[in-house]
Amino acid sequence: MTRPGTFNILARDGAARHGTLETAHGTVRTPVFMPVGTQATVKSLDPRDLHDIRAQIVLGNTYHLYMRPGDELVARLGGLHGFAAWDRPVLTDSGGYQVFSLAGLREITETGVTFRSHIDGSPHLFTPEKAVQIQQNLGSDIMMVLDECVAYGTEYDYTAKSLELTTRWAARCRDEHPIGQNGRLLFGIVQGGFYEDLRTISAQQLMEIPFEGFAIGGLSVGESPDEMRRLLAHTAPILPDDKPRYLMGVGTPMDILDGVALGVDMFDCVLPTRNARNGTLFTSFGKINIKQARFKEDDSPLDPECDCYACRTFSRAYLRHLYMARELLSYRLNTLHNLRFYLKMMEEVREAIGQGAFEALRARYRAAYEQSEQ
Ligand SMILES: CNc1nc2cc3c(=O)[nH]c(N)nc3c(CCN)c2[nH]1
Ligand SMILES: [Zn+2]
Repeated sequence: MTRPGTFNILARDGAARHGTLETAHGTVRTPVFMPVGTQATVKSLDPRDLHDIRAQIVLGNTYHLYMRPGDELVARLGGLHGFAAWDRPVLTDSGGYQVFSLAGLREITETGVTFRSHIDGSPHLFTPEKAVQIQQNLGSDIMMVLDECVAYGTEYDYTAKSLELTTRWAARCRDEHPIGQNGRLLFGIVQGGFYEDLRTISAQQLMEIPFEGFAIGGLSVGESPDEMRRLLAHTAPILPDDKPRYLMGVGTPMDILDGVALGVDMFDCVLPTRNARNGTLFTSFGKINIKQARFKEDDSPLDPECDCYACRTFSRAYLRHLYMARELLSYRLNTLHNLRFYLKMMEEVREAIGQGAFEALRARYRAAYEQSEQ
């Protein structure tokens, strides 16, 4: 087996790269979209479904699994792979973002972040070391450092101090999990808010530490698409060319294609799974909502270009009926389809980069998604 952490770039098309990232649970072909499975499940799907739609790697959340059922319980029951019967790679986020976006009453000190559980209000402390230990217990293949994701619009001085703390925490995370330890990888997370000079400083400080990959954090936090692209265009090229770049929490189909064009290799977002549950479906002709009356007697497949079980088996009328009746099967079929849309797009992206045809692919998706506001 090739050493975990090995990142091979097989083809380039402009700044876009197609490559492979080796992990302890197999090879990930990049650019890759990672379905979000926050509580050890991609909502409404089982591992067979994820194999059917050709998901390569899924994302779990340290904060949630630490809170419930507990990372030590998961460790005793085989880590996420044994517990959730998922035999492919898992990336876990460190809890940084979840604590800031979910937990109440938190305080940040040099030691770590104290917060109250969103479930029962009990007090907790995440230190960088603790965040790594939880991810080790979960059996994560790709761990993230504990970081502070500053809110959109945070002023310069706080952002500058915060990124320095995130760098010191990142070094402590690396000390807690030395490079190469049992084939698990650790990624640094670039912060610096919406200030280009601070992004440069954060990236340069993190590159002093040996990480197997680098994430770009602090984006997709309420800024406009143009602002996100501005900071991304500034930050991505600073990061090492020979390491994977992961844009956290992104995004719409066009955000992802624009990220690939700027040299990003990995993405995760709740959009396809969350939108599935409110009836918003991604198709080759743009975004639609299945509850629209026009689908009431429409016997055609949701998306004739899609190869997923829902599109092969059922009509738009049936999918609309399930949604209007709030049937559980609606969540499952809509989620299967939306995730397959994202994963199939990434398969087309990898193929197109290999053939120097990425820009044509991006233009095709833009034509379908320009008018439907993403
Ligand atoms: C939806 N937008 C979004 N922005 C993020 C930034 C960070 C970020 O700056 N740090 C961490 N650790 N996670 C982030 C996440 C969670 C990714 N699953 C983000 N999600
Ligand atoms: Zn489909």
